Amino acid sequence: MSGTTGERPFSDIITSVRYWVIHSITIPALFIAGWLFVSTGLAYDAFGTPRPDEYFTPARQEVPIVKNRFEAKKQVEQFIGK
Ligand code: HEM
Repeated sequence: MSGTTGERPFSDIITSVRYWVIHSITIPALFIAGWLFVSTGLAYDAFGTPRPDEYFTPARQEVPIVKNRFEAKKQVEQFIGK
C-alpha cells in the first residue's frame, strides 16, 4: 500500500489500553517534574536566569544590557558582581 511506512499508526497506539496504562502515569509525571523544576528554583540555577529579585543589585541599578560584543563575558561578570 502506498503512503505507509509500515509503523504502527498513531491512531492505533493512542486508542490502546497499554498506551494509556503507561501514559496516564508518565504524562502527569512529566508535568509535575516540570512544575517542581520551576517551583523549587532549580531552573534558575540550571539556566542561570536571574530570580525576580536579582535583576538589580545594590551596586548596579541600571539595566544590565551587554553593549560590547567583544567584551561580552567581562561585562556579564561585572553585572553579576564577579
Ligand atoms: C518518562 C516518560 C515516558 C515513558 C517511560 C514512556 C514510555 C513509552 C512506551 C513504553 C511506549 C510504547 C507503548 C506501547 O507500545 O504501548 C511509548 C509510546 C509512546 N509515547 Fe511515551 N513515554 C513517556 C512519556 C511520553 C509523553 C510525555 C508523551 C507525549 C505526550 C508520550 C507519547 C508517546 C507516543 C506518541 C508513543 C507512541 C510512539 C510510537 O510507537 O510511534 N510519551 N512511550
